[in-house]
Amino acid sequence: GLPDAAFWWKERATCCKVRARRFGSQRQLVVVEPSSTAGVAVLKLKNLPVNSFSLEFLTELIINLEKLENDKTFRGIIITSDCPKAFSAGVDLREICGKNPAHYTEYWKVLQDLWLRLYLSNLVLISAINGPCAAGGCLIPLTSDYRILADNPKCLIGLNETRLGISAPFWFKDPLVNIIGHRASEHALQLGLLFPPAEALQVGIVDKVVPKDQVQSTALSVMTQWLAIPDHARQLTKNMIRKPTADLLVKHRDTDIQNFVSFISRDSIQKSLQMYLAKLKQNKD
Ligand SMILES: CCCCC/C=C\C/C=C\C=C\CC(=O)SCCNC(=O)CCNC(=O)[C@H](O)C(C)(C)COP(=O)(O)OP(=O)(O)OC[C@H]1O[C@@H](n2cnc3c(N)ncnc32)[C@H](O)[C@@H]1OP(=O)(O)O
Repeated sequence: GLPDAAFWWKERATCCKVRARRFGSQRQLVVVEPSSTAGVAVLKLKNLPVNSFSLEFLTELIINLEKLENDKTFRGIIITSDCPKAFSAGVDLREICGKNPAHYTEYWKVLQDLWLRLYLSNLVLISAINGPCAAGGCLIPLTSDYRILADNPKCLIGLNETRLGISAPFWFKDPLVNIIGHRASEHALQLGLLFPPAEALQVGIVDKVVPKDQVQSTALSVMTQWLAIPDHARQLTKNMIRKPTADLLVKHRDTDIQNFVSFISRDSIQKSLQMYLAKLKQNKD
């Protein structure tokens, strides 16, 4: 069982609902549709233009995941993007630039919530990565059970934080190490590598590369294989494998938030994030 995580989820779910009421936006940033396969939902990320993680988007995402987790008709979720430009550009840099410590604290807590919700999900999660996926954007694939990437040179994937002058938190690093191994992670993380599809497959950060128009159908057929296993046996096994990694965050959440807030509040870090954002705005296609 997961008593610690279950406690956090209950408490944080209430916070999410309060926050959702605060945003009161009419835009639907997350679309959930039943798939053609019974018991499988398709969750589409739709925070245009690049699915960057704004606080509002994270909140909506967590609420939708929680609903699916609690709905006994669903056994698996395929997560994909409904934004033509990206699967996800990761943390919305406007949330961690030029704000105050209280905002950074709230933001980081919610990002942790998303990670815990995904990493400890009882459902089968498959990422159908149909666009570029950078840094925090990899949080979704790295916490999924299976990753399928579109075979397109624009579909780069990786934890490129160091290129922004920041470091990936340990709870991004740990799943990467679990997936691709220690040496490959050491290399990828320090250099902030963004892998094109063939290299992503070779290093193991994704499990399959297929033409873009086959990402969705492949995800469904992989899901069918996973759903052939009895849920209770798969869930127990998933939990056994993931709990030690998850516990590190559950036990050290507050310290992690404090470290993040003091790190991100530094003038030098703020300057390099602002420069990166300005460069993004210049490098228009
Ligand atoms: C000691 C303790 C340490 C603890 C940890 C400490 C620190 C960790 C702190 C933070 C961790 C953060 C992790 C992150 O996720 S940082 C974000 C990294 N993301 C990226 O590098 C991706 C950036 N984006 C891109 O590369 C491209 O946008 C992309 C390839 C996704 C799409 O390219 P395209 O050319 O099609 O589109 P663009 O014109 O570039 O983008 C459209 C529009 O969107 C804006 N934008 C893009 N990404 C972001 C973003 N992450 N945040 C905010 N805004 C973004 C872009 O500027 C354009 O805006 P506009 O000009 O149209 O207004």
